[in-house]
Order: sequence, then C-alpha cells, then structure tokens
Amino acid sequence: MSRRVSVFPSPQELGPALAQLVAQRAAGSGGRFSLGLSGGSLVALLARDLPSALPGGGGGGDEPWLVAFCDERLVPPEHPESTSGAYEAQLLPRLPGPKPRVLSVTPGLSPHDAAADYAAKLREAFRGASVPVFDLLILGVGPDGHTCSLFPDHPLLKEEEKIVAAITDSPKPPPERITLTLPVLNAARTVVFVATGGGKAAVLKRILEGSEQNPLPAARVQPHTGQLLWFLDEAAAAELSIPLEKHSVL
Ligand SMILES: O=C1O[C@H](COP(=O)(O)O)[C@@H](O)[C@H](O)[C@H]1O
Repeated sequence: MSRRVSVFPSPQELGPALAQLVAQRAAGSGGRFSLGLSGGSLVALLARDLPSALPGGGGGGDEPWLVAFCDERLVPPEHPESTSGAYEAQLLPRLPGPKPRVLSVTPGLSPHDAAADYAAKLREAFRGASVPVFDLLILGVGPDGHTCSLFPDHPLLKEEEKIVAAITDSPKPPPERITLTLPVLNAARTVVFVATGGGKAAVLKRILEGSEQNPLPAARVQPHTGQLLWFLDEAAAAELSIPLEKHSVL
C-alpha cells in the first residue's frame, strides 16, 4: 500500500483537486466506474466542484457510473441527515453524461434488514467478487477518528464476514445507521480521505503519525493493494510532522 498526504491552503483549493481526482479515476477506469461516497461535510465540497470538473459528455466513457454510499444514516431520504438525500438534492442530478446507477439504502427497514438488503444490492452490482472492489472510495473522518459509521472501540471494527453492517448505537446521531465494513474499504483500488478544519488536527496526528495498539477506525483503512490518499487543508494538517505534499493551487 502506498500513502500520500496532500495539503491544500483551504477547502477552496482542496475541492477542485478532489474533483480532478474523481475525474481522473473515472476516465482511467476502463469501463464502469464505481464510486463510494461518504456523507457529512463532503457532500457540499463535491457538489461545488465535481460537476464542472467532468467532461460535458460524462465522467469517462459511455458506461454510467455506479454510485454507492459508504454509510447511511437510517432516516427518511428527505430528512436533512440523509446522506443519499443530500447527494440527490445537491450533486447527482448535476453530473454530466449518462445518469449514474445509484445504490441507495431501502427506506423503512430495520437496521439489520437495511444492512442485509444493501449488501445484496452491492453483491448484485459487483457480481462475481467476494468483496466489492470500488475504483474509488471517498471517506471522511470525524474528530473522534471515526470513518463511515465505524466508531472507536466499536465491535464492528472486528467485522470480517459482512460487507455491510448495521449499527444501532452510533455515538454521533442519528444512532441507527448502516456502514461498509473494513474488508470493503481495504479492498478498494483507491481510497481518499478528506478532512478540513482545525477541529480535526489532533486526531489526524494520531491517525497519521501514531502507532497505537488499538488504532482508530480511520487508521485501520489500509487498502491491501490499492492507493491511500489523504487530502487535508492546512488547518487540519497543522499538527503533522510527516512529509507532506504541499499544494498552493491545482
Ligand atoms: O457521520 C458521519 O461523519 C463522517 C465525517 O463527517 P464530517 O462532516 O466530519 O466530514 C462522514 O464521513 C460519514 O459519512 C458520516 O456518516
């Protein structure tokens, strides 16, 4: 696994660079591009910069993208906390080219049924693979070190069989969610973490420079053969002393 940590002055420069990464990976996928999206602050960043970074005819080739969600909060799609709802409202209809195939979590199911149902959708979309291999997963990280809906010290960090798991006691509201598991995150071709703001500086030092016995969830994402990228702004990177790739403009 190779890891690169890129630092941009602010989200204004980071956003276009992230959009360019998505466009490059889509163009290089050589077929159907599979993209996993996280929620939270990422939605607005991608909504602002991705549509204009893609060629008018589409992201790359004629095949529609496959878009899935790295985690989902179990609220109705119209609820402000819904990740798929936010992407449907802010980004997905604005992507140029063929309409993507979007795998959304079926509303109204119990957490365990929603996770099983979403796993079945992924298995059907990635037929033939024991674990879905995404071309690109875009992950966020919380100030506690969580990523997707995998939280510190939670038993889900040990999940090895399921590709999607339910959580009913998320310490960050809403409590009921589903999440991709570490085997899926670590099977991806490229994983990019995006973190901005000084509120994440301390946890990023632990994730990127620590060697803790019980690593934080985000530190456990180490793609087996894929590439691991970190896109940070200067505020988030303020406490780091590892080698960084500094970018001033694109
Ligand atoms: O709850 C969640 O939090 C993380 C981090 O969100 P951010 O707003 O701090 O960027 C997010 O990546 C995840 O998808 C979401 O469900």
